[in-house]
Amino acid sequence: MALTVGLRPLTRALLRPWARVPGAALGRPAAGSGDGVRCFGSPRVLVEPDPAAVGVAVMKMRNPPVNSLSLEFLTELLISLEKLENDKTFRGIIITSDCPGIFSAGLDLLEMYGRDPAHCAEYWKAVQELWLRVYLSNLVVIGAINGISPAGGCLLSLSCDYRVLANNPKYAIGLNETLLGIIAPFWFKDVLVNTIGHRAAERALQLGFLFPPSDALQVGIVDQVVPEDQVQSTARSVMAQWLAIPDHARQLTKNLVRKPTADRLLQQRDADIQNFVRFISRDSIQKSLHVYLEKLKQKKG
Ligand SMILES: CCCCCCC/C=C/C(=O)SCCNC(=O)CCNC(=O)[C@H](O)C(C)(C)COP(=O)(O)OP(=O)(O)OC[C@H]1O[C@@H](n2cnc3c(N)ncnc32)[C@H](O)[C@@H]1OP(=O)(O)O
Repeated sequence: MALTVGLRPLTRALLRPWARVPGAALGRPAAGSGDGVRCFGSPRVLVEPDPAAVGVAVMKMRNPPVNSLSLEFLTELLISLEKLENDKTFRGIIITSDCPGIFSAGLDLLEMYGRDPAHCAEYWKAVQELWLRVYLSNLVVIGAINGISPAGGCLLSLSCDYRVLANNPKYAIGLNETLLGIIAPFWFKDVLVNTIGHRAAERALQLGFLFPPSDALQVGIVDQVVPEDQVQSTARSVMAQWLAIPDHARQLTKNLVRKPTADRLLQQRDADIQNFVRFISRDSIQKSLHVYLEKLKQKKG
């Protein structure tokens, strides 16, 4: 599904610097990607065809230290997703992390703290776009969740068709925004309700639950919990099961199920952006973000 992406100028501007990175240009083997393995991506996103599964790409998030969803990272993810959607040799994507112990720390707090309204609007448009592109993708998208996955990281996971989580008690997953003194927007809430049901979502959202793997499985926020060294192989075998379904029938069904939720945002994207800018710009919210960022720093001792 072609989505209006108002990032063209930004994309060009952001891509220009790394286009000079040897081998990192889209379509050529990236430096260090191994001989002959045709992969593409960018400094923060490596996309490799799965050598063991025809038509499957593995998209590795590598924005150290915590795969926080910065504007640049979002843009690179969007470009890689668009390229995969347009490359008819691919039918499925496994999204995983190259940052040890972390799937994604969620939205980059520094994109929302101390920023002017114009930047916040541009950032939020990119957040919307990433969700829409993953949630409505014609490809089979499987989350191989090999690390902690709070807030925006949880949203990315929930937007996949299927979620495999490593059985490590540190790898909690959930929409924990209230713990930061902020809230999840309605479309984050909608996806959680669709996944775990209204009452469980209501409780989890209000309390900012981060579910450890056993609880995540029980509540249904993930579909499978496996030993850490089996996450990728499990994602691959689930992918094979999903790709056994004729693409057109599966894509129409996915759209039938998901479009009403996506339409709620699509019909009010600008209003949602303005609402975000107003909310995040409040002194009280900026103070909450400041306190939370300080806590993260103090945690390091
Ligand atoms: C109408 C609605 C309006 C509002 C909508 C807002 C929706 C928001 C969605 C979000 O996603 S908000 C972000 C939520 N994320 C979190 O709560 C996770 C915060 N991070 C952590 O808990 C930990 O960092 C970690 C992920 C568990 C990893 O811990 P670890 O000990 O391995 O690393 P740290 O030393 O904590 O972090 C390293 C480094 O990274 C910085 N950092 C961590 N998370 C973020 C982040 N989300 N954004 C920006 N930066 C982050 C952290 O401060 C450290 O920085 P340095 O001190 O090294 O500079």
